[in-house]
Amino acid sequence: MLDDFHKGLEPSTTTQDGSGLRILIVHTRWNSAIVQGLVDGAKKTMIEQHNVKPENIVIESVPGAYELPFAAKKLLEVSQIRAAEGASDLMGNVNLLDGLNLTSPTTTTPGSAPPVSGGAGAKRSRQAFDAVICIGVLIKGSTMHFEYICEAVSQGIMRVGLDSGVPVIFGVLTCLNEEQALSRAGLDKAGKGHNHGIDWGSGAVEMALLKNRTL
Ligand SMILES: Nc1c(NC[C@H](O)[C@H](O)[C@H](O)CO)[nH]c(=O)[nH]c1=O
Ligand SMILES: CC(=O)[C@@H](O)COP(=O)(O)O
Repeated sequence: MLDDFHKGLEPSTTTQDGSGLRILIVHTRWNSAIVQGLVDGAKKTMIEQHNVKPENIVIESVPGAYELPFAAKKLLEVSQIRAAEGASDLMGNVNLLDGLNLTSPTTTTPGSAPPVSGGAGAKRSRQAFDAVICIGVLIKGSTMHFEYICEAVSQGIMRVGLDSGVPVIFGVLTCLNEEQALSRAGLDKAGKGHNHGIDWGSGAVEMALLKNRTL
């Protein structure tokens, strides 16, 4: 074993300034207590380590992990249409989405902190999302359900990213039991686990900056 071996994500050597970014987190309501820990870890890291503005982190929920790719794709597309609409407004043109009801109430897991943005009366940003983080927890049961969902979700999330050109972070734990999931959300009793949401927050900022980079 190497003396300096470090399992996990090595931090980037360059500063990753997320102050100009807008990030979408889509999370599941399956295994919600564990998921909430991961969402909190991602959000805190983006705000505290990368200066992402709290109002530029939008959080939406879906039932289960299987729904994550669809929601990521749909919400990403809506944000891109809104951005185009904003640009159109600036040029004095007619809104592309006038008359269409494309807004949805921002949802949270019961017992979680209030949403950071998008609440009633909040002014909706028209910046398209620079990255998406899909967060969920799959725990193996006694049927083949786990295997099918794991395969579909990982392929689906990758497809949304490659098709859209916007990075989509695979924040889905695929665990053989609950202990594995708790540990990877930093919620294990021994306190030895690592909250992977922290890495996903940093990863989203790094990949969003890479997407926006002009070479
Ligand atoms: N077993 C888990 C699921 N299953 C539900 C599916 O993701 C999906 O919502 C359903 O099949 C309807 O399309 N979801 C998780 O997020 N975690 C699990 O452990
Ligand atoms: C289809 C289901 O949600 C469920 O019956 C799967 O069962 P298991 O998690 O034990 O494989």
